[in-house]
Amino acid sequence: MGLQKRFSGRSLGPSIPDQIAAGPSSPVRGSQDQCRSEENPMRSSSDIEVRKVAIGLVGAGLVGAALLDQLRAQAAALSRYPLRLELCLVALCTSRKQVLGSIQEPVSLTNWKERLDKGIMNDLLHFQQHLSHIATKHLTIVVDCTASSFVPGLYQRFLSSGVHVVAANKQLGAGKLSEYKAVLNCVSLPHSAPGLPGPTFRYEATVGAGLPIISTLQSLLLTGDTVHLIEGVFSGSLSFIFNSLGTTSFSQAVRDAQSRGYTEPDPRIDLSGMDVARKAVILARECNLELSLEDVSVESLVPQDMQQLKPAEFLEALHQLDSGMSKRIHAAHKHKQVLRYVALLDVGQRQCKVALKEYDQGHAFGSLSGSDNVFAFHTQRCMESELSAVALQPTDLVTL
Ligand SMILES: NC(=O)C1=CN([C@@H]2O[C@H](COP(=O)(O)OP(=O)(O)OC[C@H]3O[C@@H](n4cnc5c(N)ncnc54)[C@H](OP(=O)(O)O)[C@@H]3O)[C@@H](O)[C@H]2O)C=CC1
Ligand SMILES: N[C@@H](CC=O)C(=O)O
Repeated sequence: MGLQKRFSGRSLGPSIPDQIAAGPSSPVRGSQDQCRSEENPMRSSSDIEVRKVAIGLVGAGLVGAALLDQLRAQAAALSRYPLRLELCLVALCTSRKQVLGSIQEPVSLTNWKERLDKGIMNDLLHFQQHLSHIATKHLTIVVDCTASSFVPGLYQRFLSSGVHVVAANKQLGAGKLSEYKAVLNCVSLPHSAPGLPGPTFRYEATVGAGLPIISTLQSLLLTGDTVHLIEGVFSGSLSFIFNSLGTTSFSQAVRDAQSRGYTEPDPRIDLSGMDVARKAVILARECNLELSLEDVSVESLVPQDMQQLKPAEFLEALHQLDSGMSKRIHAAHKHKQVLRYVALLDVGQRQCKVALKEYDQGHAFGSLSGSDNVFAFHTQRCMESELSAVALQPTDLVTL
């Protein structure tokens, strides 16, 4: 497979802060012309007032904390021409605590941890009402950086009150089709307050972390291409694990992937193929296929009895999988092949499979290293040489 386009490095594609700063005028689920640029070439940069945007963040774990760091680091750049934005953290919560601020008195991006520690008990409905109230006057965005299946249940409330939703959480995109469609229906609503754009729903970080995978797919489809097949290594953690085997045991590789922040809060979500299956469903729906998780053929690397264990017990028992995995690796090496956990979405056939497969080391999937992701789009226009993207994920940072 030829790699036509190869992206590598840290800040690839639209990260969550980019999605926030880009605002509702860039291609997303939502009406495209809801918000026109306020930029006027006849005005000088100093004439343009800084626009305050309210941000609510649900989930301040690995990804949420990295987002807050990025917002703090970007604050000066965002305030300058042409963006002229000031992002004000007006609400922040974890599963236990929450802290509420206002546009006038936002939660500080430097000591938010201390504020959360002293915060009140989490009450997501109150959190939602607080943001919806602010949205009557200011452009307001809620960012879901949890892995919770409960939080997406609030997206419709947020959107119908004019709050834009940005999700790193895959639960909605790969969840019940009816709920997914109901949320997409909300993005065509106009805002009740004059001058504010109708709500949008953005979810670039749900697939490929910091890589512009969803926007690339949307671009291909919007410009009239036909996508036949999407395949690749969609998981940073499974990529890292299978790139580490040979020099380290399976159980150690899983622990290393977890300590580097590549895995889901419960690594079994990755090892069972569920996280990859979710990403495949999100891409399938983007291609207008009405697929759900039940339609995906999934090879799990976690035996059924280990699925019942508590997370800590599972990590204790993980070494039991070492010898079985070691046999599979040796068998692959005998054929001069390597193991890769891949997804294969056949759009034309409406079929999706995620599984551990053998690849030649010269194959684009076989030559990955670290926590590389690779996505190959086989399309009508790119039949001969597929469009692929490789992400080199940083080892010390979560990519958004
Ligand atoms: N790791 C990565 O590189 C990437 C991850 N993602 C996705 O980002 C999401 C977050 O991952 P990660 O940061 O690693 O997870 P963490 O477990 O580190 O953090 C999750 C956060 O969500 C909070 N939370 C959980 N349930 C609720 C709830 N009901 N209400 C409010 N807050 C809640 C947790 O609170 P508490 O602290 O109290 O437990 C915690 O702060 C996942 O959906 C993941 O798939 C997407 C792209 C890349
Ligand atoms: N657990 C995921 C993190 C991003 O979605 C992965 O391993 O890729």
